[in-house]
Amino acid sequence: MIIENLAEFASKKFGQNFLKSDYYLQQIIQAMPNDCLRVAEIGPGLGDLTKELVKARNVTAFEVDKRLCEHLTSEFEEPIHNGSFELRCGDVLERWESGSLLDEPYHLVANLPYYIATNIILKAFKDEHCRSVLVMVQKEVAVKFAAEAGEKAFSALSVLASTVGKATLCFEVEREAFVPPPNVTSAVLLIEKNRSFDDEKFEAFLKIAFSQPRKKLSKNLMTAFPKDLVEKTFAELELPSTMRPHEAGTSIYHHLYNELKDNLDGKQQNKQRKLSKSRAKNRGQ
Ligand SMILES: C[S@@+](CC[C@H](N)C(=O)[O-])C[C@H]1O[C@@H](n2cnc3c(N)ncnc32)[C@H](O)[C@@H]1O
Repeated sequence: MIIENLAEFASKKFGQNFLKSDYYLQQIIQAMPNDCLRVAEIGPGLGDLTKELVKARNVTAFEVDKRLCEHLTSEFEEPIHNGSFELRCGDVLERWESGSLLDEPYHLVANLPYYIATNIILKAFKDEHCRSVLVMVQKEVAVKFAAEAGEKAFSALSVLASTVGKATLCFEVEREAFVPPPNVTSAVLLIEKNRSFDDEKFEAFLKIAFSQPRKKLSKNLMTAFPKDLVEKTFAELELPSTMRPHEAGTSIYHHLYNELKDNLDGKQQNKQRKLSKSRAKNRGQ
């Protein structure tokens, strides 16, 4: 396929910003975990990163854009023929609906489409076959995943990342390294997993805990859980009531969740009870 104008060819809908820098392609290859597991690449695009990956590993790539699938099928004819490269066309998120992305252990390596980058990383945390995630994302997203407790950027994503392993922001990549350039600075993020974790209730709990990041953690939790239970749990865990969400470490979030989770709807029940009481009062009962 001959592309006369890459910037015009790129589809915004599919988050296409092609990495056109040999230097950063090599930096990504060097940051990869040092073993011979298969690599799953999401969004191979024109195949620049894929070319480097197939030199070292067996690769399965997932691409949604039919134009690019055609291009990759002819570009990678030989590795497809000798079995070192497999291309699966379609939406990668749909592939994940039926379980693991691959039926063998793998490392995820990708220059991700930014509109679904966080979603993809969270899917990889849940996937038991995924051993690590090495991805190009918006710098802001990488910072959130890699932040440590106490840092201002420590967020629900940091808690989830440190629950499954260790997240490292490897390096930043300037906009000019891509065609077309994205609106934001990018960064390569590595998450080395030591376990998988799949608990949607915990994710919902973290959303509540970080709902107002600059407010007190206890106040955020009181929007969904009974006040007395939050106060009692803070006292038992010897946590200061003034603690802000970014100041509590990952293990504190797991402790708080274990104490509070069965009351996730307790606050709603309280509201319901108060409402019934005031209605009864109004009726003069
Ligand atoms: C940021 S580009 C990266 C392209 C190439 N890997 C590179 O580094 O130049 C993102 C790629 O993800 C693909 N993509 C977007 N949404 C996708 C989805 N839901 N499933 C699979 N691939 C997707 C795009 O078509 C595009 O090829």
